[in-house]
Order: sequence, then structure tokens, then C-alpha cells
Amino acid sequence: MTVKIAPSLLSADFGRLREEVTAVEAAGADLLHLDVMDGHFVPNITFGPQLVAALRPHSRLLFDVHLMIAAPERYVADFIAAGADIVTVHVEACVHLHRVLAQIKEKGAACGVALNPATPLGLVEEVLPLVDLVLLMTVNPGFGGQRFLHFVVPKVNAAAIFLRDRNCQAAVEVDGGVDVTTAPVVAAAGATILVAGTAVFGAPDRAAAVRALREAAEGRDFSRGGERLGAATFRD
Ligand SMILES: O=C(CO)[C@@H](O)[C@H](O)COP(=O)(O)O
Ligand SMILES: [Fe+2]
Repeated sequence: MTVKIAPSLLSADFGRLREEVTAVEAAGADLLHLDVMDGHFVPNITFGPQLVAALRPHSRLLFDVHLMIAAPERYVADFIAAGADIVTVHVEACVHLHRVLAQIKEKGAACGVALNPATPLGLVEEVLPLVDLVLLMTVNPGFGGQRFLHFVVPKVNAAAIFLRDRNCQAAVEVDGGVDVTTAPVVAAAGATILVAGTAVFGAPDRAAAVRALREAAEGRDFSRGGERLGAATFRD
């Protein structure tokens, strides 16, 4: 099973963002994950559409914008105009989820719905016809470098089955605490896009880090004896 690797810029060196983006693109990343936080929906503040627009001319990567902001309908048009290819909003932040997703589609971007670790999967059922991506948080959103929450793994698996049973082509993306140990667990559960911040930007060699994550997720991690890791690694 192939996976896509999406380095999260949140863990990059903010003084050298352009070089960081160039480095992960050269490293073979598939998407660039951009975490937008408003200090309200989550207890942290990051950046807005200006930064997305500033980086856009310097990269051909798909820009995967993860909005951790209250009432995201106020800003989706600005992020799409800035160059977002995918805009993901949190179910918990949208009073009118269907309206927000329709707005993203209408503006020409792919749309995602994100669920916090404690939010049930069933909340996306009615909007599935609009959804290109279901993002399952494996940490409580707000910060990079947190511990992976293993209790979400069954939900990742349930999401893959849920989508397949409904003939929905949406990707399952996992975000938070993904590293070479947890990547094979979420990939085995059915995730196809793996977001990784610390595991990529915390490593001295970005290219080696992206490669190691891909190999671990695809079961080609020979440093572990070449065995396909599976459900047995659910818990630490
Ligand atoms: O959305 C978020 C955090 O809220 C993530 O995208 C993090 O940036 C992932 O960082 P790591 O857990 O991989 O360090
Ligand atoms: Fe994220």
C-alpha cells in the first residue's frame, strides 16, 4: 500500500521557511501541510493566508491547509486565493458544515473535514458526497511534538471501512505524533496520507526522514528486520 507524506510546516525553522519548503520538496514529500491556528479554536496562533501566498511561488507541492480556527467560513476564500489546494476544516468549528464545504468546492479547492480525537466519525456521514479527505487527529490539535494517541487507531480503521462501504473515494489523513514507529500502525489501519512535523523537521536530514517514514509506512522498514508491522503495534 502506498502512502503520501505531508510534512507539517509547524515544526520547521520559521526563520528559514522558504528553504524548509524547498528541502522537503527535494526530499520527495507529496504534500505540504500548513497548520493555521487562531488562538481561539486551539490555544496557539500560527499564520494566515499571507504566508501561504508568500510560499506559493516557491513550491509545486500540493498545499494542504489545515484550518484550526473558529468559524472558518470567514477565511476559506482567502486561503484558496492564496494558493491552497486542499482546505480542511474541523467539524467542531463549523456550525454549518455543509455550507462551509460547499463554499470550498465552489471556490475550486479540494475539501477536507477534520475530527478531533474524541469526536465520533459518524458526524461526517451526511457531507461525504462533498468530501475529498477525512483528517483524523491523533493528538489534540494546537501543537507539534505531542504524543500519538493510540486510542484513535481503531477510528482510523473504521474510517477506511466507512468510506469504502459508501463508495467514497476520500483519502484518510492522519495528523499528530506520526513517526517511524506509528506510521506503520496508521498505514496498516488504512490511512493514506500521513502528516509529520517533528519527525521530518526535527531530523537533521529531511530527505532521510521522509524516506524513512515512507518505508516504515509501506512495510519496507528493514531496520526492523523487514517485517510488515501491523495491529500488534497498536499500543506502546
Ligand atoms: O495539526 C497539527 C497540530 O495541531 C499537526 O499538523 C502538527 O503540526 C503535527 O506535528 P507532529 O505531531 O508531527 O510533530
Ligand atoms: Fe495539522
